[in-house]
Order: sequence, then structure tokens, then C-alpha cells
Amino acid sequence: MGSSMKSSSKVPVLDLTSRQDLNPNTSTWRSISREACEALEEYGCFVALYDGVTQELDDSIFAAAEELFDLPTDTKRKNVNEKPYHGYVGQMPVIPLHEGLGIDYVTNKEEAQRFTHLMWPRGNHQFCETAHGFSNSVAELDRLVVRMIFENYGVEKHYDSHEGSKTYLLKFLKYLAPPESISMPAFPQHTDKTFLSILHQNGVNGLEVKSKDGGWISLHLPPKSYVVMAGDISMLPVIDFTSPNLKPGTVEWDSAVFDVSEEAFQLPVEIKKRVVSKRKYRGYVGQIPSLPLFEVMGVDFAENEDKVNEFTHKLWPQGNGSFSEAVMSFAKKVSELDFMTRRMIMECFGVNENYIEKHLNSTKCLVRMMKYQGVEEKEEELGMEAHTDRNMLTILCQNDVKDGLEVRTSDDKQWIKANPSQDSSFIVLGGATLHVLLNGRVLTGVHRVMRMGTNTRFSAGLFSVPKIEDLIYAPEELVDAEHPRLYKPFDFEAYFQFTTEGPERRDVAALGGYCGL
Ligand SMILES: O=C(O)CCC(=O)C(=O)O
Ligand SMILES: [Fe+2]
Repeated sequence: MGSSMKSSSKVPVLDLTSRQDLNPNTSTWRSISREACEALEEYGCFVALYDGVTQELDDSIFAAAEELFDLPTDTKRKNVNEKPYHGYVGQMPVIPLHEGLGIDYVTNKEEAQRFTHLMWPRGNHQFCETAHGFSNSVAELDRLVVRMIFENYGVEKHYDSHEGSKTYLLKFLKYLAPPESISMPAFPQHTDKTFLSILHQNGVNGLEVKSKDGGWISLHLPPKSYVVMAGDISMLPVIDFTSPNLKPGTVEWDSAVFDVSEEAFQLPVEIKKRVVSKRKYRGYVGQIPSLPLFEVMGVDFAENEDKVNEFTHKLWPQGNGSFSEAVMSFAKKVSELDFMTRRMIMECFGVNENYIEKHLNSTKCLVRMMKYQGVEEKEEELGMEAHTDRNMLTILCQNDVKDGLEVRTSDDKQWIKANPSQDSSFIVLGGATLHVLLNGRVLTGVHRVMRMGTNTRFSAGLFSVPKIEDLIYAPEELVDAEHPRLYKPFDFEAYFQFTTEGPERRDVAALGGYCGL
């Protein structure tokens, strides 16, 4: 579980109390915002001094926690939640000192009441008021910090939609003292799967954060302080490409894209099999024994009306205009983002204009619609195995089931949830072809889909794929003494074929073996 080396660094403490009179557009606001972001970049957290929670609530929240943990285990177990670590956690052999109970959607009064009623069927007004009141006060701190972050990074126009799409979970956490005062982890190292987490504790220290040098920093928290911790979701950069014409997340978009894919997947298996292709990952794929939750429909040449209609016709001989229309408009709209992104990347690396033009016209569109059945159990289940994409660029979006896609960090140590930051977000992934074309300048990220929760997740992706006739090679301007040419020109189709002959062949390492110099 990693080393226990201590670090001498200190996590910054920022004063966010009312004495600072924090108002947007003041210099204090801007400088504290900058400090907050610097701390999040450096340590992934900071300590906030905050007086928005009254002394009374501060006292009563820990009394409430004690009262809650004192309930019989069977009662606590009634708090089930399909999301891991949201319901009751306790009596786990690997973390014997720990117990946790989550109240999901706690800032909503009815939800706080529902939880209270579940634990105390005869009612516990005091508990409910405390949990709800404390959460609302801490949510104010969350909103303050999120506003600071958004403004500091110049994306304030997305603040409202971010806020609108957010819900709050209050977690009560208890850690028993270890026996005979030996020091042992009460909870293993991890990152939070949230955007931000805010932690408050009674007078007993224990939380440690890992610094960039790998050492552990112990947090000694003064009274009225809160640890503001960046979760995985804020680790992925968000880039604003908002265009008035591209409106995912709207009812129209969702119904265009995800309704038709639902309709297609509802067809009987024999019909879906009419579009099975010899080429894996095209046409229909489903009923894979190792991935029972997963099905996909891939429409190749989605920019070409005849090809799309031909595909549609195989599924619906009587025709289905809305399916063809949805596939083509998805391809057209998302291609704009694909072209823009690829152009920006290439311009950034100094690729000449002629090559960029030629390159942009050398791809075709594959639209893939994916379905991942929900799961009953509390456990996570694999929806799509870990892999890298082979094409140029992949752009993904999903229905209202945001959880699922995860990307692995380049040190291979962690999986980060790639949840969209808001309804209108797309996830952009570079494929192996882009990696070759840019002479290794961009990485090809390993990603997978994990399912949890009972709802069915639909995702849709635009895959820009080289046309068969073009050889892929890095232009001269990306090759110099510092960046020797890494790969021979390669034929995408032949490479694709190579990768289908064994799962390990999709690794970037295998790419080196295939066409490395
Ligand atoms: O469904 C998703 O979000 C991921 C799909 C994916 O990685 C793929 O089709 O290559
Ligand atoms: Fe993928």
C-alpha cells in the first residue's frame, strides 16, 4: 500500500471566514482564488478556515454522528445505496477500524427526512435538522470554492450549469483508535470520485495526504477548519468549445441520439445480427460472454448518406428516417469538434497548413452507439475492458448515466472517472493513429467502462478513422534531433488487423513492436 514516508511539506491554510469579506471582483477574492487553485494543483487540497457553520451545528453534528453510529448494525445496514461507499460501510475485515454512513441528496429536506426515518422509524427531529443544516452550511463553502476555481480558470460561464447538475452527499465517518496505540491505516489510500470533497473532523487528527514527492503530509486541523479536497472529476482538464449549434445535453439532442440507439438495441437479436460485420468493432457486437452488459452498433462512413441508409435498411427494411437522421447529424455535428480539435493540436505542434488540410480530409467517421446494462448488485462490474483506441480521435458523450468511463493515469497507478463535468461535455481521447502521426507527442490513454447502479447507460462516440488508402506518418516538422522518428509509415487497416490478433497487441508498447523504428 505504498510507503509511509512522511513529507515535511505543509498544506496551505486559507482564510475564507466572513472577516475576509469575500466578494467576487475584489482583489482579495482574486488572490485567495489563485492561492486555492495553486494549492489544489500542488497538494490536491487545502485547509479552509470557515465560519459559515454555527458553533451549535458544529457541536451537534458530532453528537449526531455518535448517536448514529450507536444504532444497531442491522439498522445501519438498512441504509443501502447502489453507489459504492454511499450507503453503510462497516464490519469490513480489511478496514476493521472504520465505519461510514452516507446520506445521499442530503441538502434536499425530504431526503434527509427519509434517511432519518429509516434509522429512527419513530423520528429524530434533532438529527434530521442537524444533518440537513450542517450540510447546507458546508454546501455554501463548496459553492464558494467552486466559484473561485471556475473564475480563476476563466470558465465562470459554466458555473451555473455545474451547480445545477450537482447533488450533495453527507458522509459520517468513524475511525476507532487502533489497539495498543500502534499506528495503522484506518482507511487505505485513495482518491475521491467527486469534484470536490469537504471534510470536517472532531478534535482527533488522522487524515494524511500524499505529496508530489511521495511522502505523507499529516493534517493538523484547527477548530472551524475544513479540508477542501479535489476529487477525480476535477483532475481532467475541461476545455470550452461551446458552439450555439452543438447542443448535447439538451432534450432534443438526447432524444435524437439516445432514443434511436435505444430503439435499435430493442430490436430482436436476429435482426441486430443482420449488421454484424466481419470487421470487429463495426456493425453490431453483443452477447460477449465476458462482457454481458455490453452491446454496440457501429455505423461506418456515417458522413455518407447512402452508407447510413444502407445500414438502416438492414435493420428496418421498411425504413427508419429518424435513425439515419440521428446518425448523420451526430456525425456532422461532432465532426466539427473533431476537426477543430485536431487542427488545434497540429497547429500547436507547428505542423504545416498543407499537411493539416490533407490530414483532416483523410479520415472518415465511424459512429458507435453503446449500451451498458445496469447492474443489480452494489458491486461494480466491467462494462468494457481496458483498452486504447486505434483510430485518430474519439469523441464520446452519454445519456444521463454519467458514471462509467474511466481513464488510467499515465503512471498506470490510478483510474480516474471521466465523468462529464456538465451535460454539454464531450470526452476527447487520442487514438494510436494520432500518436503515430504526431511522432509520439500525444499519449494514447488506456480507458475502460465500469458499471454500477441499475440504470442503463447509453453512450455515443464519433471515431475519426483513416481512410484505407492513406499511409500514416509524422510530418517532417515533428522530427528533429530531440524527437527522432519513432514509427515507420503505417497502413491503418493492416495495423487494425494486427491488433485484433491478441488483446496485448493494442498496447502502445505493441505499436512500437509493430512499426517502431
Ligand atoms: O462507452 C464509453 O464511454 C467508452 C467507449 C469506448 O471506449 C470505445 O468504444 O472505444
Ligand atoms: Fe475506447
